[in-house]
Amino acid sequence: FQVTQFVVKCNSDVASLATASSPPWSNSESSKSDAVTAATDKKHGSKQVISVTPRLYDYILNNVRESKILRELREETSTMHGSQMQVSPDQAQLLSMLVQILGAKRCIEVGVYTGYSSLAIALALPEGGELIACERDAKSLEVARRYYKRAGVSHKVDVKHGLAADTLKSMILNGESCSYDFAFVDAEKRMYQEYFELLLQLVRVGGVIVLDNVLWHGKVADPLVNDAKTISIRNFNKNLMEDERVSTSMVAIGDGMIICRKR
Ligand SMILES: C[S@@+](CC[C@H](N)C(=O)[O-])C[C@H]1O[C@@H](n2cnc3c(N)ncnc32)[C@H](O)[C@@H]1O
Repeated sequence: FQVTQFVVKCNSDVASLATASSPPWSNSESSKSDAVTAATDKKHGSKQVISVTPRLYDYILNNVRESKILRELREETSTMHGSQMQVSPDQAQLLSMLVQILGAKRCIEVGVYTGYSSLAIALALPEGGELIACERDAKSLEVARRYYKRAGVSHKVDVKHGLAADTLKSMILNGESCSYDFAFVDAEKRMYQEYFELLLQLVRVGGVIVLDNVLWHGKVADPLVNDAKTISIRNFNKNLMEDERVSTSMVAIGDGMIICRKR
């Protein structure tokens, strides 16, 4: 694994979280282990949660079963512009696990880049499974297609080059509502609510939508950060809390993922 890349990401996340967790989050316990943050406020009760230090993250990555083809794609992408956008190996493994638990056959990805997360999903699909892969950047798609071919999953991936919202709208017009099992969103952050509304139509009851970057480097919890993307993700998370159409689980993995199950 290229731990350095993730360690840098992880360090900044930990730093933001530490700032955000001053009062009312008492850190008196954290000196016992740099991997533990203690929450001792009245609202949330007293509990210890893991903070991912570089050493612990290295350990996590060493416990990810990453296939050779995924590793090669990650390594090739690491030399490219925007490589930090790629989901981490532990995130890709979680996506793959969700697809397998669901027994998903029909999936959608919004935001493919060079294909790391979509390849993980495609590899987890059974023969006859299908992934609609939405991406606007032709150059990134060249890499993704090359790896789908090398991994022997090209026949499972239907690449839709263009703006993702347009693709999703045309799928709905095409009568594909309620016919998908699983969707993963990792594209334009200010579009999350729109992607979510479209995908909620496309997935079946019991289907799952996962969205990446919902912790946005910890900025969502910092009231002093109010740029457009942070506000957008913060509002999206708030809306989801009140959305009776789905059950949700926010997971502190990578830059934060939220798992939504359609009711
Ligand atoms: C964070 S990256 C995706 C990373 C990918 N999931 C992976 O693990 O490698 C976001 C991608 O979304 C694409 N994107 C952004 N806005 C888009 C849009 N409106 N329609 C389609 N693709 C878009 C970008 O070109 C970029 O490649």
